[in-house]
Amino acid sequence: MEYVSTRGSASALEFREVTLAGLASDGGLYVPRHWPQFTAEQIAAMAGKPYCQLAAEVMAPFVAGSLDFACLLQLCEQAYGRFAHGAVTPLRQLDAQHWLLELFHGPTLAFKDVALQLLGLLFEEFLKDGDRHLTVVGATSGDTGSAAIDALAGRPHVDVFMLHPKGRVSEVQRRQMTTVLAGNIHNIAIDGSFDDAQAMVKRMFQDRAMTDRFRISAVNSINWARLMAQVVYYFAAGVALGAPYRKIAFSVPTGNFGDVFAGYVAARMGLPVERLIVATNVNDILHRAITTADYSAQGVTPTAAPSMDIQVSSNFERLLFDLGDRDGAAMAGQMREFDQAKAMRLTPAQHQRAGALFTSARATGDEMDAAMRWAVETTGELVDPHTAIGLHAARSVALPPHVPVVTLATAHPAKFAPAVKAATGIHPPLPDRLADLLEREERFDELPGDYDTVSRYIAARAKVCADPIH
Ligand SMILES: Cc1ncc(COP(=O)(O)O)c(C=O)c1O
Ligand SMILES: N[C@@H](CCOP(=O)(O)O)C(=O)O
Repeated sequence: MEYVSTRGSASALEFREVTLAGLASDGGLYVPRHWPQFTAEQIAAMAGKPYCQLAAEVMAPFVAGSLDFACLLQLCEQAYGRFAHGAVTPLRQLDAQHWLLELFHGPTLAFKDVALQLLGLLFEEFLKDGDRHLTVVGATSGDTGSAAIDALAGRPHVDVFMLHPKGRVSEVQRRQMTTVLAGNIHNIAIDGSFDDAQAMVKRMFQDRAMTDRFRISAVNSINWARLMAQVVYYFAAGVALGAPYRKIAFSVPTGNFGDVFAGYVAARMGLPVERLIVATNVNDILHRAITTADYSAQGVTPTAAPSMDIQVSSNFERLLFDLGDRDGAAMAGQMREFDQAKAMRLTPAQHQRAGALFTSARATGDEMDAAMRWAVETTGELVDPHTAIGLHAARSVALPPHVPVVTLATAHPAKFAPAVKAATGIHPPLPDRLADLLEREERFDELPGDYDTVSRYIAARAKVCADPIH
C-alpha cells in the first residue's frame, strides 16, 4: 500500500516509512492512496473472530508490502495481550438502542492504548535491523502522552519528548506520564494549551535544523498507524451488532478528529454506518464546521473533559482532503489560509459530503454532568466526562429506533475522578495495578510555551541520527 500526503507535494511512501516519518515533509498528513474494500460476505465472516485475528485482517491491506500477515498477527497478540479484558474492546448495552464500546481496558485506561501499544511494537519491528534511532516528539492533553510513554518506556531505539499543557491535564493523567522514570522518557510541561504544544510539534517537522540532525517521528494521530489500529474496533462493534446486515451509528467524543476519522475509514472500507456523531465539548470548532462550514478557532476554554480541549483538529485535514476529491494543492491552500487566519470555510462540496455521513452535537459542562448522572442512575454505568459528552450527543441526535447507537467510551472514569465525583457523588477508584499512582515519584521539566526554548531543550538531549528521513 502506498501513502500520499494531503498537501500533495511530499513523496508517496510505503507503510513502514509512513510509520517512521509521522508527518509528511510538506506539512501534510499521510493517507492511503486508496481505501481497501471489504465485501458484505467478508464483513459477515468477521463475526465471532477473536479481536487479534480481526485486527490483523482489517489492517492487513494497509501494511501490505511492509509486514506479512503472520508478523502483524503476532504484533497484535503481543499488543492486546496486555489488555485487562479478553474481548479487548467489549460492548456494553445501556438500553434498547444505546451501547458503550469500552476502549479503556489497556494499560493506561484510555482508547489511545489500542493504537499505541501496537505502534510501540511497530517502531521496534521497523528499527530492529540497523543502527537507527527515533526521536519521538509528541503533544498531549493527557491520554496520548500516558499511552505513548507506557508503550515506549525503556525501548532502546526511541527517545520520547512529550509536551503537555501545564495544569490542564488531570492529576492521574499527569502522573501516568511523569512517574515513568525510564531514561528515554522526557516529560515537559509547557505554558499554554494543547494546541500550542501541537503547533510546536508540527513546526519541528518543518525545522531543518532539527530534522537534519534527528530522526523526528510522531505518536500523535498525525501518524497514520494510530488511526489504522483504531479502525478495527468499529468493525468489531459493527459485526457484533449485526453488520453487514444492519447499519450502526457511532457517537464519538472528539478533539483531534482522529477517533472519528477512523470510523469514517471503516465506512469507506464497507462497514455499513448510518451516522458518525461528532461529539464536542464547548471547544466546538468541529461542531461549527459540520453544521455551518465555519472552521475557525476561537481560543481554548479549559473544561472537565480536558483531553478534548482542542481547537485545531489535525485529522480534519484528512477528511477535507478526501471529501475534496483528494486535491493536494487545494488542500495546501486551505491549510495555509487556516494557519494564517486561524479560520477558513469548507467548500460547498466538502460541507455537503461531510453532512452525508457526519452529524455533530456540542455538550456544555451541565449537559456533560447530566449525561454522567443519566448513565449511573438509569443504567448503573459510571462513565468519564469525555464518554459522557459522547452519550449526550448519542441521545440528542434523532435516529431511526432500529439503528443501534454505539458511544465510544474513551477513558476510564478513574482518570477524571474529581469531575465524576462532582457530577454523580461517586468516587471511581483506580484499578489495583495503578492503586499507588498518587504516591509515586514524579519527574518532569517546565518550559515556557516558546518553540526556540523547547527545540533547544530537545536538541540538547536527543540522539543525533546519521540517517534522517525528512
Ligand atoms: C478520553 C478522550 N476522549 C476523546 C478524545 C478525542 O479523541 P480524538 O482526538 O481522536 O478526536 C481524547 C483525545 O484525543 C481523549 O483522550
Ligand atoms: N486528546 C489527546 C490529544 C492528542 O491527540 P492525538 O490523538 O492526536 O494524539 C490526548 O489525550 O493527548
